[in-house]
Amino acid sequence: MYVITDLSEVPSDVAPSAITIGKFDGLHHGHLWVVSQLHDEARARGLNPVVVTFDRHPAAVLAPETAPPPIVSTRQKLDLLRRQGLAATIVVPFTPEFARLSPREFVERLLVKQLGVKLLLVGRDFRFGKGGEGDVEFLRGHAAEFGYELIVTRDEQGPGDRRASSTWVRELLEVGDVRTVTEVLGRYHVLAGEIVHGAKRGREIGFPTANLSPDLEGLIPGDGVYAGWFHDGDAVYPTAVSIGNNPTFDGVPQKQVEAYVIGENLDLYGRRVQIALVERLRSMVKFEGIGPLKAQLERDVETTKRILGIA
Ligand SMILES: Cc1cc2nc3c(=O)[nH]c(=O)nc-3n(C[C@H](O)[C@H](O)[C@H](O)COP(=O)(O)O)c2cc1C
Ligand SMILES: Nc1ncnc2c1ncn2[C@@H]1O[C@H](COP(=O)(O)OP(=O)(O)O)[C@@H](O)[C@H]1O
Repeated sequence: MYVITDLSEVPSDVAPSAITIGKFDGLHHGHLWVVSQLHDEARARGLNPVVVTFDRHPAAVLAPETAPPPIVSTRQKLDLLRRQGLAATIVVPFTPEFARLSPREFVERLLVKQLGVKLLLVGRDFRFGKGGEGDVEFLRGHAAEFGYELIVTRDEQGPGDRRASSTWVRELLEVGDVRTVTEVLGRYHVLAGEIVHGAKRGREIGFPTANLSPDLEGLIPGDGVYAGWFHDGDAVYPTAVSIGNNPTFDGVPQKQVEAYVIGENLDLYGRRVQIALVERLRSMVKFEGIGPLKAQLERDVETTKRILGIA
């Protein structure tokens, strides 16, 4: 899969293309359904399936105070898209200049001239171009002129009767409902980052914890203790994860993410790891000292093992 971040360097063999466009934040079940439809329709017409996405949420440029935090980083999004059998993903730098393109300029310059679009597949509420003036009606009205076919995707429900959406995923993460998040995403939500040094208390307590660097990738869920899987390269371990400011102690950053890898003795400093979140166990508690904290950690480990099916 080509990853194109510079629009002046689009390889000529990306055309003729079948394109879908979107923020695809979180790359949830609904997004994956659109991408798989793109794949099928492209193959049926002998076109190259191409995803056009943005390097940041358009709101980050247009109204920064309203921009929601990303569920996945661009790097995580690309890792997920790489598994979808696409010919290319275009990561458009969503600059103020780009935001000012009229719907016509957007279609003509980017989709037609640079990407050779022959099929366009979008959701019914897709908006684009300056001020969000472009919509499905615009695309339908210009299909003959620009020589593309337009398909408006059906909505996919689920899980249950709510439509999968990035907003829903953010709401669920905020309350720590990572179980439902897993259903909406169609996979575990993952936090990724480098392991840095902490306060060195963990080993003393008997539970060393690998601390993720504050600039980690993936939206951090609400404070609490979680069961998960810890990925270091190809190695996967069961883990009990703590998210919060460790209220038992002073001076811990507000949103410290740290993971005790169950039953292992590892050197993880400097490693880039991934933590897949499976289920929330409980809230963060301010304990009266290390004794009660340690006793609770022992129970957390047992609960985690049970949840992960390794007890
Ligand atoms: C499974 C788990 C649950 C935790 N729960 C709490 C908690 O409820 N309250 C708290 O203050 N700290 C909690 N912690 C964080 C510990 O206080 C922290 O791991 C310890 O201070 C070591 O920090 P360090 O890695 O910076 O040395 C928890 C840690 C783990 C691994
Ligand atoms: N089972 C384990 N789970 C997590 N980290 C471990 C484990 N065994 C050893 N370590 C190492 O110990 C470090 C954590 O020890 P800790 O005393 O909590 O120090 P720090 O405060 O720097 O995180 C981790 O970064 C890792 O390198």
